Amino acid sequence: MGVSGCGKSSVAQLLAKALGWTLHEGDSYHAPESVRKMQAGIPLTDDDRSLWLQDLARILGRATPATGIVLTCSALKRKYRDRLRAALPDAAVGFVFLDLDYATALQRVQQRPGHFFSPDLVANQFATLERPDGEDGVVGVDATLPLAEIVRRVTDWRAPALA
Ligand SMILES: Nc1ncnc2c1ncn2[C@@H]1O[C@H](COP(=O)(O)OP(=O)(O)OP(=O)(O)O)[C@@H](O)[C@H]1O
Ligand SMILES: O=C(O)[C@H](O)[C@@H](O)[C@H](O)[C@H](O)CO
Repeated sequence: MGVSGCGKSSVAQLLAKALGWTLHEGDSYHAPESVRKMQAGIPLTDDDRSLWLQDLARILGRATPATGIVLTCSALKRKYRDRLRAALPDAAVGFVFLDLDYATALQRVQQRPGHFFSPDLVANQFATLERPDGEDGVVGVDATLPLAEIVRRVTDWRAPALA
């Protein structure tokens, strides 16, 4: 989870490989109208995100102890995270919060070629973000660390649950 450009896709690819879990890219499940809005620099609303979160919760609900799922999702608000948490029993859903500053996020989104997300929306991502500090089942990681180090911290954090 985290704002645009924090590294969700990059980390998720490596993490899924490290854990042997299935990867789902949350951005692929946005409605075409939502993608058009983001391309045009129009922020999504709670309504725009509602069916999307429903689909993502359904995907998470397919995880089993033997077959885990790594899902990328901005999950910017507490209520969005709670919808995803409700997908599985026994606090089985964990969140990796990729914590990034505004300047670096903007730079990354501006430099990234061929992506639908308008750089104009980065400020809105930060305004919308409800940081998950203090929430259960969350690990916060400095998103400027090298990707391999981020993945190592996450696998270390999850290790007791996976044992
Ligand atoms: N830890 C990192 N160190 C350096 N560069 C990174 C790191 N993580 C991601 N990047 C780079 O930042 C850019 C954004 O990364 P990525 O697409 O993974 O972010 P994202 O959170 O999935 O973004 P979005 O939600 O907008 O799709 C990419 O160019 C990626 O290579
Ligand atoms: O909730 C949101 O506003 C969206 O999920 C965004 O975060 C983007 O889809 C994502 O970051 C792609 O750039």
